[in-house]
Amino acid sequence: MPPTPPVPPVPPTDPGATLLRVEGLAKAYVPAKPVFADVSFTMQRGEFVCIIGHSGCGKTTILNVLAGLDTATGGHAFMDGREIVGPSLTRGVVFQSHALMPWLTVRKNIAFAVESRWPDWSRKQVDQQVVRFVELVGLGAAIDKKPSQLSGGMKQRVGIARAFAIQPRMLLLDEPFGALDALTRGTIQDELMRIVRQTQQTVFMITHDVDEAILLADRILLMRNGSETSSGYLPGNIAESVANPLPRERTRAGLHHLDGYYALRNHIVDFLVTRAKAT
Ligand SMILES: Nc1ncnc2c1ncn2[C@@H]1O[C@H](COP(=O)(O)OP(=O)(O)OP(=O)(O)O)[C@@H](O)[C@H]1O
Repeated sequence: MPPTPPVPPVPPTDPGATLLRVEGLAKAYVPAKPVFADVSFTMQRGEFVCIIGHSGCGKTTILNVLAGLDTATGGHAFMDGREIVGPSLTRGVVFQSHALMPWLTVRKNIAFAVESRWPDWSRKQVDQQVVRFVELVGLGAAIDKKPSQLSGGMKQRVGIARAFAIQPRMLLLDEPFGALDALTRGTIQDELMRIVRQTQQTVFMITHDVDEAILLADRILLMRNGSETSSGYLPGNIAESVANPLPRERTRAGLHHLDGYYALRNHIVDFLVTRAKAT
């Protein structure tokens, strides 16, 4: 793959300041019992947070509320102190399926998003931005191809390039690598990590893959499903927020050699096996 050009950080950067505040979020599909309740957490600017939990606990619902694509039945989510009430180009979303427009080339798919974000930009400015991010994900040679001419991994890279190209204040990733084979997945994880570090991007990501969370996240939210208990029904919730103690400059290949890796991995797996879900 050709060397990738550096990318400027997401402006304005104030690492450490609170970017996202989620307070008492709840979701119920009446008459069913609430999926989750009292979900509260914050995210700092530049932080990479993964949420992990079994199917059905409500991860996608939370992400959709943060994206402004769904509404909660209780609680609030604020970004930069303003309540999230609908979609915004300050939040970029990547889903498991790439959601590209099949009749447009890679260049035009991404240009469409860039033009929406900066309507005053000249065609040249838009194209420069598109090229920069397409090259960043290693797809320079495929820029004028249509999605049908690309592999699944390449399409997912286009989705990632498009999300980064609008330089959102926050990136929301819903299992972006879920449909990829292990090899492609590993390569794109490494790429994502490199781009996130370069751009100081704030990321909220759903994954089912414990090693992926340990590789990418600064913090991992462990979410448990709603369940019947001896004292009645308990809606789903975030059971724990686990800080990743491993050095930030880590690689997939070296992960399992790092002190603390197995302890962290065992803690998360133990949560998923014994505490995340009523059996
Ligand atoms: N429109 C709907 N009507 C009723 N129930 C719904 C609706 N949408 C989602 N649900 C329920 O809400 C719960 C949470 O769904 P959600 O997709 O957020 O879970 P998830 O943790 O992301 O699951 P997965 O890991 O399988 O994607 C599920 O039990 C689902 O059946």
